Amino acid sequence: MGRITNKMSRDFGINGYNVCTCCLLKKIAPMADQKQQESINPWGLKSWTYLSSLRQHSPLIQCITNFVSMDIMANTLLAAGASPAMVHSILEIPDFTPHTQSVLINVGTLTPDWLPAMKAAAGVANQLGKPWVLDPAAVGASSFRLKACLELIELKPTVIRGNGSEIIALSMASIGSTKGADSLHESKDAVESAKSLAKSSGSIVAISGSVDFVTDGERVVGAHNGVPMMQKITASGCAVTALIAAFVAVDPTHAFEATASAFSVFGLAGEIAMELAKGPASLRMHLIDTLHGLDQDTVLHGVTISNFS
Ligand SMILES: Nc1ncnc2c1ncn2[C@@H]1O[C@H](COP(=O)(O)OP(=O)(O)O)[C@@H](O)[C@H]1O
Ligand SMILES: Cc1ncsc1CCOP(=O)(O)O
Ligand SMILES: [Mg+2]
Repeated sequence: MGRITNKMSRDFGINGYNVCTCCLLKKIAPMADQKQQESINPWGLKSWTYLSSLRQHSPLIQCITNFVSMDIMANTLLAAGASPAMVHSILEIPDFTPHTQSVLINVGTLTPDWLPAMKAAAGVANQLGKPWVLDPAAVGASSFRLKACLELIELKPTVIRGNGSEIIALSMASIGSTKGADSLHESKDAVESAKSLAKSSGSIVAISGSVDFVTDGERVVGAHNGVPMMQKITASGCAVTALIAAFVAVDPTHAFEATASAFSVFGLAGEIAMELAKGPASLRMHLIDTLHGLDQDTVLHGVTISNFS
């Protein structure tokens, strides 16, 4: 348990609204003395702040994503409190993207005709100062996919989230052995690649796996929530990237904190869901139900994020 620091008590901005973690702390524990307040898990408090703000403000998230992930991604976003829209025609981007609070771009089933729409949406997001998040799904599968992702990274994503193999391929800008959308690497083996990618791109880089890591090139935190069975749900990685886009929409100026919180909230929902699940299909269902019902006490006490060195 860490101390509640000054850094923690700064404002969390939500598209013009502000949620102060100090005020939240007073609401959560109005009668608590200094010692009791200090025992509150600071990452639990941050994560609850994001989740409750997401539910309150329900940001619109534009998702340009792969065919496999559309359903679980939209349901994950709805369950968490956001409003998803799978709008991917280049003809709609000038009208639609300005109304969104963040954009999610996932290259999982990329073909050449989709890439201009992805670039256009990222460009509009940049012009309007909105965050956008890149999921380089299966980036090591082909030179075409790698080149597309490197071009997208030129457009300065706020966050890049991949599994270990995806982050290593991006960082090295080369393809090698691949298992498609699945990872050949442990997430911890990609931490140095993630730091280097974060430095070269200016993006927050997030690696999913048994521990989820988040780095800005200097700081690294590990989010320890989750269960191994989550890997057996197709597009669970895509879904958590969309949740990151939603958390970042709530607080674009603290993308590092928002990303780690999204990982932990999703993993925590997976842990609770696993108690009811019989396998991947029922885990998927219970995970979405649990995400929808997560309460303050569960998040405050269940989120496990720590510094990594
Ligand atoms: N061994 C594991 N233990 C706990 N959680 C895991 C494990 N592997 C993956 N996860 C979780 O599953 C989700 C998808 O991650 P991952 O399988 O790495 O993504 P991808 O589908 O892109 O390869 C993430 O929320 C991650 O935290
Ligand atoms: C199986 C598959 N093939 C292309 S995209 C995709 C979904 C991958 O999703 P995730 O990387 O989140 O498991
Ligand atoms: Mg997967």
